[in-house]
Amino acid sequence: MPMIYKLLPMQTIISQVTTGAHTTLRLFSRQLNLSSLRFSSSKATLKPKSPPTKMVDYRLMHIIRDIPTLRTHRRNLLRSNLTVGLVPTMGALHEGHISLVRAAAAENARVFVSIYINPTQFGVSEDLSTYPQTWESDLAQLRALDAELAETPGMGRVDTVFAPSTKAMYPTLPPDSREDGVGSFVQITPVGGILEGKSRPVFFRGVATVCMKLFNLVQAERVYFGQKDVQQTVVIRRMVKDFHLDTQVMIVPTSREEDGLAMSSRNVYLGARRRAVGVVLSRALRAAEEAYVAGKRSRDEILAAAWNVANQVALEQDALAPEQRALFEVDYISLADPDTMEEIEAVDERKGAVLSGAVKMLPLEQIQPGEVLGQGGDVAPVRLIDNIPLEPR
Ligand SMILES: Nc1ncnc2c1ncn2[C@@H]1O[C@H](COP(=O)(O)OP(=O)(O)OP(=O)(O)O)[C@@H](O)[C@H]1O
Ligand SMILES: CC(C)(CO)[C@@H](O)C(=O)[O-]
Ligand code: BAL
Repeated sequence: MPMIYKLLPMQTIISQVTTGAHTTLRLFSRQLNLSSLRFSSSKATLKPKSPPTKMVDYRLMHIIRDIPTLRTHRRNLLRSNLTVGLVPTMGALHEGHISLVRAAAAENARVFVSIYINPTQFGVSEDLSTYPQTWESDLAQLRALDAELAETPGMGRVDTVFAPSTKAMYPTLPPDSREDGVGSFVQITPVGGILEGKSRPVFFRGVATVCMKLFNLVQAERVYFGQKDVQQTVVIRRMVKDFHLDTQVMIVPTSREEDGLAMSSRNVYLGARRRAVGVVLSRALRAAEEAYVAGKRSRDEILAAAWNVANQVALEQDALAPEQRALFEVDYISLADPDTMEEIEAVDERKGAVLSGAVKMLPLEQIQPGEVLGQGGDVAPVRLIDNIPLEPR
């Protein structure tokens, strides 16, 4: 097996058993509490301190960083007639990502998760250098999910984490994030230039470009994207259609926190104060959805419900003292056609629509002593996006 890294820190390994095509790593532990394990001999075997109550099978997960290895591995799976589902991510995994991997494992024998922070989708003044990275936790979550899948009949495996270098992904020229940057790019217009694309002019060019590369490399039967980034799903669907890519685009519903905030890797930038107010976007969209459910069909009526919530929360925050409030700006609230993301005047019930929005949580004006701050100290603005599909009736 060439250049495939076998995952699992040594201290979690008790015995390695090869069963058919799979290598299985067996771990005996109480409630998966790895801290209760210790080395017991120079052969790196481990014994739990207390009697084992549960046996967990950790299967081998391939960590692949280079393209030739990925291609060889993929060809082997093809020869074995094993279907592959690809979940592209930028890491900093949370429950939303895990729901995509779970969906992929329900429909494919093998799941590939790519973890790659793609520079070309970040504008020159965006947060590429500070984007959250949680490699160990990402692997632990995927490993735990795979152990769970192993116990569910009919589910596929989390087979591969593809974490390439930028040199591997952009082999000819260093990636260029400027709007007039040079390089080989995939551009999907006009959808890539509106809404999110207006505020982030190189974003969808970068997303389409890196996804084209990932799709070409992995040759997955299915690719999985989150509804949370709805415009991204429209761009990817259009790219797959227009370039005749042989894969099926699958969309997984948005995972939310208990209060409705859409889960997002960037939420770690929000300290407690901005986090609490950040729920305004999902509340506003929910109000607009309720107007639709109540029978409203015109743009003005539906969007008025959202703006009422946003304006109300803005007024409440304005009235507070600078050390208590979290101010925000609404970038857009949109009612759009689900296939093009173009604005519509009324919802056609047979087609449905997409309600979406973006708000910018502004830096805190005055930080209180001991206040819980987010990654970066709450000094930079944080862009939040969300959407709700209005289903056809
Ligand atoms: N809350 C969520 N529910 C469902 N899918 C999600 C959710 N958050 C992210 N995803 C999906 O996971 C995939 C990878 O997204 P990404 O790694 O950018 O995470 P993210 O949380 O969207 O990060 P960011 O904060 O940068 O937008 C995308 O298809 C995205 O739509
Ligand atoms: C699809 C993606 C992984 C491409 O970098 C990214 O845009 C994301 O995480 O949504
Ligand atoms: N979740 C999409 C990736 C990005 O916003 O950069």
